[in-house]
Amino acid sequence: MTSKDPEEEHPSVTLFRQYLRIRTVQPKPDYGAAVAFFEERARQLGLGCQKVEVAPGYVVTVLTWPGTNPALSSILLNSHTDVVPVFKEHWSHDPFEAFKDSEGYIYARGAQDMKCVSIQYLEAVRRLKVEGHRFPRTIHMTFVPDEEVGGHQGMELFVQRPEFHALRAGFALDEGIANPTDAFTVFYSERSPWWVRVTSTGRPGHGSLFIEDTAAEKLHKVVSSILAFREKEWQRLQSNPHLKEGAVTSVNLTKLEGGVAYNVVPATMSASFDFRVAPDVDFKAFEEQLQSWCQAAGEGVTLEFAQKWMHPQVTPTDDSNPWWAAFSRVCKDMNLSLEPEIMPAATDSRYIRAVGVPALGFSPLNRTPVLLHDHDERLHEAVFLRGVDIYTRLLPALASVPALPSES
Ligand code: MET
Ligand SMILES: [Zn+2]
Ligand SMILES: [Zn+2]
Repeated sequence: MTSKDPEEEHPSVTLFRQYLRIRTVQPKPDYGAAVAFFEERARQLGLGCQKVEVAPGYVVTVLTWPGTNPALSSILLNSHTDVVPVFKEHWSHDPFEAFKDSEGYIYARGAQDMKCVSIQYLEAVRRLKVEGHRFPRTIHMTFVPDEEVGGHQGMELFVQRPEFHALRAGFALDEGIANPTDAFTVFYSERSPWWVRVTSTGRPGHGSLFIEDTAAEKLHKVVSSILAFREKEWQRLQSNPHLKEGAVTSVNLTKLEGGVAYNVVPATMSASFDFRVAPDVDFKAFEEQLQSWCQAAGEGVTLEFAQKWMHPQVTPTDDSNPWWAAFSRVCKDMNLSLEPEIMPAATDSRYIRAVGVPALGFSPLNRTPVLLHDHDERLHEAVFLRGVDIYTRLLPALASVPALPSES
């Protein structure tokens, strides 16, 4: 389907590029334009459309294709509409122009994360609908704001609303990550984000003196303890070929703050860390470990959490889970090889799983370099279109999973 003549572009690719041009970029996303875009899709496809304002200006758009058996739980296809900021000077093309090069690569912020998936869902539903299919289970597509900054004004609120419960979701698909090989990655769990700020206080004074008990010395000790832990986890990952990134705990020092002048010893300094805690970690013991590193550094060293996810869930990847059985059967039939993993980052799936809905993180992107959040994020149009084919096979299977014991 790849074509060099823009006149011959596949309409699904054209729609994808239109969506990429909507500037839903943090920190000031144009959510209004995205909502209008999905309302128009609902109109064109003859789907139900519901707008749920979870916080002022933060709307979740829900497009619904009703199933033939309303007694059954539904399939939720989730995607976020916001994208992360760009460093424009490092891009080969304007990141909001959706430029397509002569080989068929589409350059845009959101090309992989995750505007592709939103359009792939929509185009798979369109195809199935045009072909006259109906399935027992209802399919809902949710387009949510705010994922890239934590989901606090998006999915975190939405899952608590009556409108969410009214969807009666039995199973959800959400984003995954591209895979550079022939295989496709699928995520059955996630590491938990813990964003920690360590603040150290100490004696101030003149920059020329050997002052005792400074904030900097104590902060340095905590930073050393945490970076030593980082090295240990890194070595553990490196030395065991069976371990994947999501199976160990990662941490990065992401901010250092404090100080006013070269010659003034500050009374306060802080360091911020982005921890991603593996699902099998004892969370209570881990928090105690963080506290004890602070205590060991001396008096006046405290920590606070800007984010502390405490409810990691695992969606079973064996045939005891009928959703997994349906999902993996389709992949097998299509000769797609799957690599089940723990998501190293965090997605809205954590909120969905936490309210008891099993979810898989899956972006049907193989043979694609991992460029989410990176410069020159891009996706080949043929890979994008193949993803539409994949959902066109997955959706009938998922929406036809027979009644579960809890549903009969
Ligand atoms: C931790 S909030 C989620 C934001 C983003 N998806 C990340 O993993 O960093
Ligand atoms: Zn994403
Ligand atoms: Zn992202």
